[in-house]
Formats: sequence, structure tokens, C-alpha cells
Amino acid sequence: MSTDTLGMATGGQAIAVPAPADMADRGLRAWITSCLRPEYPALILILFLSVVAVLAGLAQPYLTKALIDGGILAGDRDTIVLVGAGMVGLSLASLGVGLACRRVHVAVSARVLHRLREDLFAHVLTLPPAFFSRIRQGDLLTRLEGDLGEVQRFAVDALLSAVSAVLTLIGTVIVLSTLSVKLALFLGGLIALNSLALAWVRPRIEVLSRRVRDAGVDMSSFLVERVGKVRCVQTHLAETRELTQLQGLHQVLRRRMIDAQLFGYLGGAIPNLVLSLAVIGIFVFGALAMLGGEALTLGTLVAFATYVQRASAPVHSLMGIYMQWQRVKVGLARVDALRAVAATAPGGGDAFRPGDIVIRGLTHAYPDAAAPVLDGVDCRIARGAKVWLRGPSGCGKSTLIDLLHRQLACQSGEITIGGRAIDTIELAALRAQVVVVSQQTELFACSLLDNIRYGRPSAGAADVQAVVEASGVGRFAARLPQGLDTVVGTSGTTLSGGERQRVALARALLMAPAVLIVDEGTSSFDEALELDALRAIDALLPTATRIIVSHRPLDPEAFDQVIDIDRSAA
Ligand SMILES: Nc1ncnc2c1ncn2[C@@H]1O[C@H](COP(=O)(O)OP(=O)(O)OP(=O)(O)O)[C@@H](O)[C@H]1O
Repeated sequence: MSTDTLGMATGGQAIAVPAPADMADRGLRAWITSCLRPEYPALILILFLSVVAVLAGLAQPYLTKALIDGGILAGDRDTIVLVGAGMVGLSLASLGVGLACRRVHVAVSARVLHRLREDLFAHVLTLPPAFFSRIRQGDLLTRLEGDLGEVQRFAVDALLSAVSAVLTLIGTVIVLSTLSVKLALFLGGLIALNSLALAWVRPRIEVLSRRVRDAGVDMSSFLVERVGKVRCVQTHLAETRELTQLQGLHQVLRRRMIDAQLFGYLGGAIPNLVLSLAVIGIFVFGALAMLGGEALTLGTLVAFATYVQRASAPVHSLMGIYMQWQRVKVGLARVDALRAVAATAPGGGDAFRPGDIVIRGLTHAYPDAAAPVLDGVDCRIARGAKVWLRGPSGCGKSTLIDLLHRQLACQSGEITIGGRAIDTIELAALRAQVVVVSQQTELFACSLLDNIRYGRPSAGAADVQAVVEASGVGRFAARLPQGLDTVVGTSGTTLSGGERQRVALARALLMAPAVLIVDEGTSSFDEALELDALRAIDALLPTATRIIVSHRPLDPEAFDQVIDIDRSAA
């Protein structure tokens, strides 16, 4: 059984995901079906239009036979004109039906893809940080974009084409049998040969598709990372090295693509060859049979050959679908792996109640780490206290904070707020009240105002003004041509590090949380600005519990409590 393994680990174990053979058990099929269900009426309409188009297509060669045998060979002008007009009318009707079918089809197809992606995106938004620290961004994007597109194309487009192709083929076989049983049997023999050849090609195509996808993911992950860190590349004069690395990745991708394309071509070429042989065979054996006195007319022979040639489109379509299925299996396993990653538990549904924070016997170990980063931590923080959380770099301060707002799950020990274990508090309620400003600020490429309002879009102008002043945003925003409406670059790159941190602080303050944690969120401020900001936080949120993490030599007297987290002491 093939598996797709996300580089994600929980408790030290990578998540291995079964191949789609087992997907019925895993709910993947149910998920895709639930996204298709709202489209059932539209799908039925498409099916109906497809049947009409198939019937119109099947009628054409029959009319050709009537034109040759009843019109041209019989010298009947009226039949020639009548059948000719019928053929033109049928072609125009086919065009109209085709257009209507495409219109409905495109809309259905896009809606299904968007529904699938929205669902998967919503799931990704519930995943814990540990997941994002393990998966490469390019890999994640490929799953959300390429893999999902492949799944959708198969679920909608391929299945509909398959239905239309199968209908055409069934219709063709019926018509062919009525025209000449012998020729139909000859065709059947060739199709059996075709199937044998394809059975040999099939498993190879699946393996090669997987290898192409892996190489593609390596390349996109490389590009996403390097483009995001282009300054670092330039600073370290690594442009040539990076280019060489991309060339290496391209070389692997190219080699795999060529192999996959060759086998893919073979998969398509075999049915083509069979069809060409069939047409030659029909004319040769049919003509010999006619000369031998069999009851075959020229019109029948032409109609038969035309049907066989027309059958090439549905055969091609089925072959394409077959090749696509080999690729989709790879995509399905990758999408399924993403869906299988456990979301952060939403909590027991208890409402958040402000109160003392009590930590008892808290222990946390990262996967594969030799020792726990936090080992039996105990402490109590009174409601509304102002706390300085300090300790040497790497002692586990940020880990403790991630546990406090459930970015990490408690492995052992307990954290309670207001007497309730935090994992019983509804997650959204907890995160609305325990807000963290971290050192790495994450801003969006929109206006300063929209960034500040991100956690509370409905905030009024007076509240915004208050946090803008308290955080120090007001001081630099006043110098910008468009003030708070100034759009910051991607990730806020048009701002200085300190300015970005001020925006992040304003954003957190606007949420007016019961617990505000500033995890080195003022590290890029100068000393005076940091003291100003701390005073402003006190003024703005006097009743909130305020936990400040800072490596600066702050005045302990300015705090109600100082907590030292020292790994050696823990
Ligand atoms: N996602 C992770 N996976 C594995 N180990 C991690 C992870 N995050 C942190 N660690 C490790 O846990 C330890 C504590 O990290 P943490 O970020 O909590 O320290 P910190 O006290 O906040 O450090 P600093 O003051 O430098 O920010 C470090 O040794 C770090 O390497």
C-alpha cells in the first residue's frame, strides 16, 4: 500500500496516510460527495444535455449512410436535399447543446473546486503551530492548489466526460452491431488487445506520476522559501548557489517528466494505433467480403468506418481519464494526509471566566527532544497582576505562552484560568481573552488601520485612536502621507521592525483582552519607547492580567510579580 507522509509529527510520530484504496473508511469519499451534493440538479442537467449531444452525434453517420445508399447511389435528389438539410440542422443543434452544457459545466466545476478548497483551508486554519513548523510552505500550497484541482477535475470533469464517452461507445457498439456483426466482432478483438497493452502501461504511469509530483513539490517549496528570503540570499552572496540548486531540482523534475510523458504518450498512442488498424481492417475485410458477394453496401462500409473513427474521441477521453486517475490517486493521498492532521481541539464549551491563572506540574517535551523543555512548572498569577516572565534564551518562555493560549496542547500537568482547566474552555473564547503579542510580528499587506482592526473589525474610531496612541503607532503614522490608511508592504516590510511591533501591539490592545501577553513584542523598541508602551498598557488595560516577557533589565518594582523560568531549575 502506498502512503503519503506529511513531515508533521505529533508526539514524535509522523502521520502516515493510507492510499485512496482505504479512503471510504477515512471519509474522503464522503467529503467529496458532500461537496458535490448541492450540484446534483446541475449534474443531472449536464447528463441530460450530454445524452442529447451523444444521440445527435450518433445520428450523423447513419444519415451519411442514407445519403450514399438512398440518395447518391439511388440517384434520388429529394433524399439528398432532405438528408443534407437534416445533417446541417443536427450539427447546429449539437452546437447549441454543447454550448449550454459547457456553460453549466464550468459553473458547477468551479463551485465544487471552491467548496473543496474552502473546506480544506478552514481545516488548515484550525491546525496547531507544530504542523506549520514541519510542513514546507510550497508543499502546503501544492496540496491546496494543484492536488485539490486535480481531485476536483476528476470528481466533476472526468466523471462527466466518462459518462458521455461510455454512452457514445455503447451507442456506437449497438449501431455497429446492427450494421455488420462480423465487423463488430473484428473490432471487439482489437479492443481486447488494446486492454491487455494498457494493463501493462497502467502501474508504471502511477509510479511515474508520483515521482513527478514529488519533484514538483521539492521545486515549489524551494522557490517559496528562497523568494521569501531573498534578502538573506543577497546578503550572503548566495545567488549563484541558489540558482545551481534550482537547476539541480529542475534536472530531476525534467528527467521524471520525460519518463512520465513517454509512458503517458504510450497510453494514448496504443488506442490510436488500434483505431487506425480497425479502419484499415474494415475497408480491407469489408471490401473483400463485398467482392466475395456478402450483403454489404458501400454506404454501410463508410458508415461503419465513420463510427469507428468517431469512437476515437470517447476512447481518447476514457484514456485521458484513466491517466488522470493515476495522477489523482497521488493528489488524493496528499489531500487526505492534510485532512487527517488533527485540528486543535475546540474545547469543552465552557465560557471564559477571568480569574487567577494557576499552573500545576506543567511538563512539555517537543518531539525528538532529549529532555522536556518545561518540567513540572508550578506557579500562580493573580487576576489583574502585572508580571515579568523572564529566563535565559531557550528556557521555554514562549513554549509556556503557547500552552497558555492553546497553540500547544498540555501533555502533562494543568493550567487553569478562573478555576477552569483551559482545555475545557471554548477555544475561540479563550483566544479572544488571552492575546499574545510575539516578537515575530505578522502583518498583512493592507492598510495600517486594517491591520490594527484585524482582531476586532467592528472597533469604533475612538477605541482605535486610543490604541494607536498607546502603542506608539500614532507617532510614525502621522509622518506617513496617508496616515493610518497607508498600505504596508507584504508582511509589513515597508515598516521598520519597531514600527511593525507597534502595529501588532495596537492590534492586541484593541481586542481588550483579560490576559495580555507581550512575548518580547517590544524587543525592537528603544528603551524609552518600551517603558512608554508598558505604561500605556497599564493605563489602557488596568484590570487585565499583563504578562511581559523581556530580556531587558526592567525594574522589578514596576511589576506585581516576577517569574523566573530557568530550565536548569525547572
Ligand atoms: N516547534 C519546536 N520544535 C522543537 N523544539 C522547539 C520548538 N519550539 C521551541 N523548541 C525548543 O524548545 C526550547 C524552548 O524554546 P522557547 O521558544 O520556548 O524558548 P524561549 O525561552 O522563549 O527562548 P527565547 O528567549 O530565545 O525566545 C528551545 O530549546 C527550542 O529549540
